[in-house]
Amino acid sequence: MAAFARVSGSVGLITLQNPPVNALSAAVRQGIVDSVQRALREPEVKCVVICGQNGIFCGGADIREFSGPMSGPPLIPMIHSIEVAAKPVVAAIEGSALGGGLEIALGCHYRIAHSKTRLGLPEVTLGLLPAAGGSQRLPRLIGVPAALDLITTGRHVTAAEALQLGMVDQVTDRNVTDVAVKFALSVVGKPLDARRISMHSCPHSPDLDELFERTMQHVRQRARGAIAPVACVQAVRAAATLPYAQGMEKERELMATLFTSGQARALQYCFFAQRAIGRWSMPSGARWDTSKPRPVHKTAVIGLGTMGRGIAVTLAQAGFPVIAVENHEKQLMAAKQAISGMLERGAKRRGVTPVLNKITYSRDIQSVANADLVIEAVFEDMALKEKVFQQLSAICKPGALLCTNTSGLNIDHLASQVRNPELVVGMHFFAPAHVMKLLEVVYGPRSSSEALATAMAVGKKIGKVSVAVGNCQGFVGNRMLEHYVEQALFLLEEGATPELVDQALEEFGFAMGVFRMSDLSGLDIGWRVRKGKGLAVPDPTTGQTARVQQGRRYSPVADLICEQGRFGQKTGQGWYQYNTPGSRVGKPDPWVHNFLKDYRARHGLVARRIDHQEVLERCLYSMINEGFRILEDGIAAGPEDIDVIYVFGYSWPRHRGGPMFYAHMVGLPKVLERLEHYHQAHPDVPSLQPCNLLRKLVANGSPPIQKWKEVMKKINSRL
Ligand SMILES: CC(C)(COP(=O)(O)OP(=O)(O)OC[C@H]1O[C@@H](n2cnc3c(N)ncnc32)[C@H](O)[C@@H]1OP(=O)(O)O)[C@@H](O)C(=O)NCCC(=O)NCCSC(=O)C[C@@H](O)CCCCCCCCCCCCC(=O)O
Repeated sequence: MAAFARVSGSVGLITLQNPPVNALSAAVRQGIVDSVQRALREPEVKCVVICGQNGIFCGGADIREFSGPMSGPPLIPMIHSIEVAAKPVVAAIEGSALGGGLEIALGCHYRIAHSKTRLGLPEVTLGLLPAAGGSQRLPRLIGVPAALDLITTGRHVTAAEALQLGMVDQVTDRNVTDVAVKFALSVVGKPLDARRISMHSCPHSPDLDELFERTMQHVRQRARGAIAPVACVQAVRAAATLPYAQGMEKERELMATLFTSGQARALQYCFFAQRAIGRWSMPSGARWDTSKPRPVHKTAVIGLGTMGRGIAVTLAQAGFPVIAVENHEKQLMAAKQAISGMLERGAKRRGVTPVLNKITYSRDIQSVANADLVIEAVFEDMALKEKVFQQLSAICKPGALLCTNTSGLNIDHLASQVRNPELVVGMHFFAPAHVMKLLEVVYGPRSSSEALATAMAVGKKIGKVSVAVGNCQGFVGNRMLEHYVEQALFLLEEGATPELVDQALEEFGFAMGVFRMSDLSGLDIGWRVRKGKGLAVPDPTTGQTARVQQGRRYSPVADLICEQGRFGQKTGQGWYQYNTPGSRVGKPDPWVHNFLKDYRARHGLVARRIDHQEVLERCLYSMINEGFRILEDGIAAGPEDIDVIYVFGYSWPRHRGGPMFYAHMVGLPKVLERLEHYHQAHPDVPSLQPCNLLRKLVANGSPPIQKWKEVMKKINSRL
């Protein structure tokens, strides 16, 4: 899977061939080893060019091989044999040169890149480090500060930046292999030692100790418990302080720890899960590869509150013309100003021209008549949304896709308001909509596969990680979140403090614990939803909100906090206290502690000691249990869909793979046993009762997560 040919008389051309990204599988590595040997053996060959077929140099090591026993020639000696070759070797790079792909290029004596190429060492994002010499060669080539940045973040650089950093020798707009062949011929006979990166020492950087200390501190803060970024700093430090051979030994040692870690498995699972969600299917059997999206040229957004503004910005930035509708003049003017500001700031950050002219503003809903896709983003109120959908049904051109941005309202009910219910889907954006990557695309029982395909295609075009999910209250993300929050509130009743719960969750890896997060998003939002469900309503006889509602335990603690006007950061008080309204730094609040004490006393609750393990098990396992129910109900097609939603929408730590992957790592029997234990202790909490699918998976021998779908199918076909 690497072809050898002699071109231009004396150039040995080695082409990597492993579609789609020329990953370095055992067969490709064997092909390279054989081709390099042949090129060095044949006297007619005076120089060598390495390139990739189909417009891509190489996407790196074959990640799928990491989950099994490794076979075939190892990368390190293979790259070494290229570097020590007595004939000049030139890498002709186009498309991408990532991970092991870039490491091969670093072993070559020269690198020529096409101007559209992207280069990088993204191993850290897979829980690894560049362990085929990349952590040792890159700092020697471009210096420690730049190498630390690239290796610890895994970010890709453009060819222009690579040239500026000294990663490549030349950038071209022409056919890169032709340019490399000519170049290789021009360097035949020139001395090669200076081109062998492993023979260099790192360029001098002042204050190296301080740089490593600062970077390590920064990386630890950002990593939220991930180990690979820390190992990457240690590997680069070895490059800066040790001779190459010892640095390589350190690289190997660090990789040995990372390679078999649960974090690497989780991150590699996330890599494939993110791609798997694009291959959606519906219960009807309709699929991504058999459903054609409709063309979308013109879009519209109705309602320019916070969400509508973010959605309009996202659409415009992706190149869609947008008609932005808001019926109040003052709101419209405010929205126009805010949107222009967002577009200008975004353009400045990306170094492009702001696309202000992509958006036209109107107070008249009739102006959306020609749009191919309309996203309604009015206030989360069913009556209001119904009215908008009835209007849209009368105004929009035939075939226009009607989408609602809702975090949980019934899509099917909205579909029943229009002439063509098959054209209605939900598009659940996450705030801020122009920043957050996740999009839940919600199909109802009447949504057509064409409508879903169109919404998914638009989601992709606007750069969102789009997950197709079925219609139910809260869809996937919020349906699971409800159980997580519920447990956190119960824990407060039983003796925990907000900071104890948050600390356990933050040590687990969440960016913010549940209470800190609620303070940020505003406690009044959930309060309004609970009131809408008839929950947060005091009993007229006692004046108190009952602790058992609709036959199950209910905690009114959050409602009582809201009744005090404590809505979180925006009011300066919530679960924490803030110096001023709007401030982001919350401190533990003695008022909350006293309030909880009084509350417990009033309800005859005796506070007990609660440890981090209980916080994690109750908050996470109840949520995971709901995830299994979601799979059972066919709302999500597979565990990957749930995990991607949690990683991209709810700050679930990526190095833990997502809630369902976490359950798989913990072990399904253990999750089942702990849920049974907690349900026994809290029989009035249905979310702690293990669901059937979990029980059945355990009864089927707890298969690995990749096999859950098979078991789910088997179970369903037996029903
Ligand atoms: C390349 C991309 C940018 C292309 O993006 P695009 O959008 O065009 O396409 P997709 O992303 O949709 O991908 C298409 C398709 O291809 C699959 N795929 C992509 N990359 C890979 C890959 N590297 N391997 C396998 N498969 C890949 C992808 O899954 C899609 O297929 P699907 O069916 O899922 O739809 C983009 O794809 C991309 O960014 N790719 C990943 C790039 C990357 O992260 N590369 C780094 C890989 S890791 C690496 O290279 C490690 C090296 O440093 C080598 C280290 C040496 C390891 C040696 C092992 C030592 C073991 C140590 C044990 C010690 C024990 C002891 O000593 O005791």
